[in-house]
Amino acid sequence: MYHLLKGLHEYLTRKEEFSVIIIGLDGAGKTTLLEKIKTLYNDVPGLPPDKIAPTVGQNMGKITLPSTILQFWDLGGQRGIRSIWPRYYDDCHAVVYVIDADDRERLGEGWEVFDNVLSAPQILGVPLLLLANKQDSPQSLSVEEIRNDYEEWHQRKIESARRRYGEDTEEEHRRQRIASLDVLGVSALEGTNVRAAVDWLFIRVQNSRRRDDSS
Ligand SMILES: Nc1nc2c(ncn2[C@@H]2O[C@H](COP(=O)(O)OP(=O)(O)OP(=O)(O)O)[C@@H](O)[C@H]2O)c(=O)[nH]1
Ligand SMILES: [Mg+2]
Repeated sequence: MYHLLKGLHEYLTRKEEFSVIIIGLDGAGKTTLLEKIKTLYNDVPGLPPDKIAPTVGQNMGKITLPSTILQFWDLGGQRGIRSIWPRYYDDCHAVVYVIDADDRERLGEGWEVFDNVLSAPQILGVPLLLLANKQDSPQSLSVEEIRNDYEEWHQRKIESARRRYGEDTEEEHRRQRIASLDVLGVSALEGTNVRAAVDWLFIRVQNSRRRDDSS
């Protein structure tokens, strides 16, 4: 009887685990975000921003939510390290792409890399959240401006491909994905909207098509 009840209790209180990858250019604020998430959700706080160095490889952090564990993989964003990202695509349940909304000079580079991520077949059906980070900075672009900037960049890219190849190379699923893209403004440094981002992930991984694969 004890074992039966223990088994029942374990079954009722078991937690599903989901993996979330955090990617984006170097300096976008991915590790600052991960450490802030740890501070907000765990008993042991994450590293303070002044102790965070550029990531060479990966950092991992776990948080426990009702009936769910979210496991975050913060991957290094330097050019030479980006090639490791696809190794995480097959097993992730959600993707967070962090853009530095304060760094206008690197927005184009950020979109080029983002575009590659969007076209990776392994994560086509996986929830993807675009975070416009560094909203605490007065020069930072707003969510609206970030969205427009990406759409304009994307439009230019399509037009240049059309001129070059004489056809519309855009695939329908990408078009849909971009049209329904969720963008959230955050400050990883101050924690603004970080809980809203985690809530978004929590809800979306529950409905993710990979849910069944992982259980
Ligand atoms: N103002 C401001 N600065 C931020 C914010 N988030 C991160 N930073 C700063 O941006 C710099 C880079 O932050 P990291 O978290 O190391 O960036 P990263 O994306 O992990 O970079 P890599 O590990 O090289 O890929 C640091 O100086 C952070 O303090 C933010 O929300 N606001
Ligand atoms: Mg980092």
